[in-house]
Amino acid sequence: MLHAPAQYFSLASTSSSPPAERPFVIGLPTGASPIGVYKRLVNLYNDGKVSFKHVVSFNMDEYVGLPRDHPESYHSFMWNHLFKHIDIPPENVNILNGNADDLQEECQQYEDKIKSYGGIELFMGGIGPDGHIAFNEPGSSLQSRTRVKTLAYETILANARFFGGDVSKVPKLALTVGVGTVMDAREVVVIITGANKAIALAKCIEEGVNHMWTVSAIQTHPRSLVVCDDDATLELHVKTVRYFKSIEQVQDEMIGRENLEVLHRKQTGLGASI
Ligand SMILES: N[C@@H]1[C@@H](O)[C@H](O)[C@@H](COP(=O)(O)O)O[C@@H]1O
Repeated sequence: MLHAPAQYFSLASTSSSPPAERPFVIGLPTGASPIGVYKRLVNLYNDGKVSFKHVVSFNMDEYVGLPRDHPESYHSFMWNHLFKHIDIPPENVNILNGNADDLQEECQQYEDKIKSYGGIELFMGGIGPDGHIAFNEPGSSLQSRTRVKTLAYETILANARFFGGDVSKVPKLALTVGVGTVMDAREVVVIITGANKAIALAKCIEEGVNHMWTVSAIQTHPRSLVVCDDDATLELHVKTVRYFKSIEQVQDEMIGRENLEVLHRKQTGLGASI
């Protein structure tokens, strides 16, 4: 479950693109964590190795009340870091509208639209220092669906860096997919980097499933992967880190990088679009 970033995403480098009759449905996060992945995807696209023409995306969350074209809206983030650089048709991009007249209706329609595509193939996520996935703050139901969520003060503080350090400018409400929405995806990848996420990583993988650390729900997912850096492992037991490193080593030795790609393609049946 614990993996080095470069290794996981290298699986993508020789893969093809999904066909029109079976679009690849992906869930995407914002924040600093996925920026490296987005850069990598843009490079793969520029190198002609991957096309997003038949990719449908659903973003995890969006602030409520922030204008869509505000530089810190998640709409702006996604267009600036990914969508404007690739060939995804704009009509295939789904991002919650935090300015909808009826926010609950907006959330319900989002869930319905995900269902209409047969669910999400791969949900990629980041977490907050309090272990929230998307905006599923501590105490969220692990069965939760897309809904309006009040942000925890810790999250508001953490996100103030995007609003000139001014806590008062950070929206206090967001629309977010639920923990249940993420867990329904056929595969879940969570990126956890930096020392400020070290406690959350420990809670996520070393302790029990707990609604106070909503990312810990991935323990129950049959196909989940945590991608982390060394800094994020600071609170893990040495034994835990050694254990995951050892299984990675055995896996690399037994299977080898090339065969891993084949295996991944066989498992997804899709030629893994990222
Ligand atoms: N709602 C988003 C989360 O979806 C994201 O995972 C988190 C981490 O952001 P970063 O990667 O910048 O630490 O930020 C916000 O809280």
